[in-house]
Amino acid sequence: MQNSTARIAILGSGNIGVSLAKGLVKAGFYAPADIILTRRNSAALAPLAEAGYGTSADNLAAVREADIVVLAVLPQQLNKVLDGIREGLDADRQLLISVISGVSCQDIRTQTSADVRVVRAMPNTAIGIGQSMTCIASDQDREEDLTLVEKLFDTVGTTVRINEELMTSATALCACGVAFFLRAIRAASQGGTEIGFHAPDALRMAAQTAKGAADLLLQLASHPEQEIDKVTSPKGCTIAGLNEMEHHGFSSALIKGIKLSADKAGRLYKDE
Ligand SMILES: NC(=O)C1=CN([C@@H]2O[C@H](COP(=O)(O)OP(=O)(O)OC[C@H]3O[C@@H](n4cnc5c(N)ncnc54)[C@H](OP(=O)(O)O)[C@@H]3O)[C@@H](O)[C@H]2O)C=CC1
Ligand SMILES: O=C(O)[C@@H]1CCC=N1
Repeated sequence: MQNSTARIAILGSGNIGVSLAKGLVKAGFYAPADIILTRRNSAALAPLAEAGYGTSADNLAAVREADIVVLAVLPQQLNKVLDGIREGLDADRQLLISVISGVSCQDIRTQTSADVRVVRAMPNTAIGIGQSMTCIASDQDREEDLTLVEKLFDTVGTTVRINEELMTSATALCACGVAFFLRAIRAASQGGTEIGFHAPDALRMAAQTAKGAADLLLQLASHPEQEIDKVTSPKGCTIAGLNEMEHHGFSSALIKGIKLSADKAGRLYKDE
């Protein structure tokens, strides 16, 4: 399913930028040669250059060649990048997609030009394997642009359109969320090792169990408590373990962590 639109430049090819590039290639949406990856230390992109991607440290040159420009630097690095590419931006031809937390569409136009077309996307690192939960928003009512971004990210997972003011919440729940669930799986595997399994086996067993639990919700459109009730036999071991976890603040820890992350996500750019 090769994409018919032209080249894409990813400015800031770190963890999420490279995951996005690999995901788009894996999905067959782009060939590596249609993706230009930039970072200041472009030598670190050598393995990707060998795999056929365009790589460079020159953001402006990359922007001039691209129809879609993805901004994937840290919030604190953004203004410098925008200063460097401003003269290469062409609103008639180009769409900017920002995956940067805490930076609004208006912030980007303020740093570039009032007519720049911007859509925000908040993916997560599972994008590299086509499993991202990506939230999409824009303050411009340009259906064509939103549809294009949806089409792009639909190839590498699931998308949902949200209001822009919820983007920091989306960052915490879905982007940071990968780390939260991974830590939960890791902790479960540590428990598994303590009760008798070798560490690699415990990790694989915990990960598949987590995947099955998530799929119960996604495939059956079921509620967690409904599925939990099916596991907790009366006077059984599940309810004993679950209640012990709750006594130690399991749900509360997740809720408080997500609230703090969302608060921090909203301040990443402003507090830089
Ligand atoms: N990691 C994640 O799971 C997610 C991250 N995000 C957002 O994506 C952005 C990037 O995060 P992440 O990938 O984790 O961070 P990284 O630090 O891994 O990536 C940022 C990249 O930007 C490059 N960079 C910095 N300055 C410039 C510049 N002037 N020109 C070109 N490239 C530059 C850096 O390389 P070098 O130093 O060589 O220039 C680095 O590779 C953040 O804004 C974050 O909020 C969003 C969703 C998920
Ligand atoms: O930790 C961060 O700030 C970024 C944003 C979402 C995931 N990683």
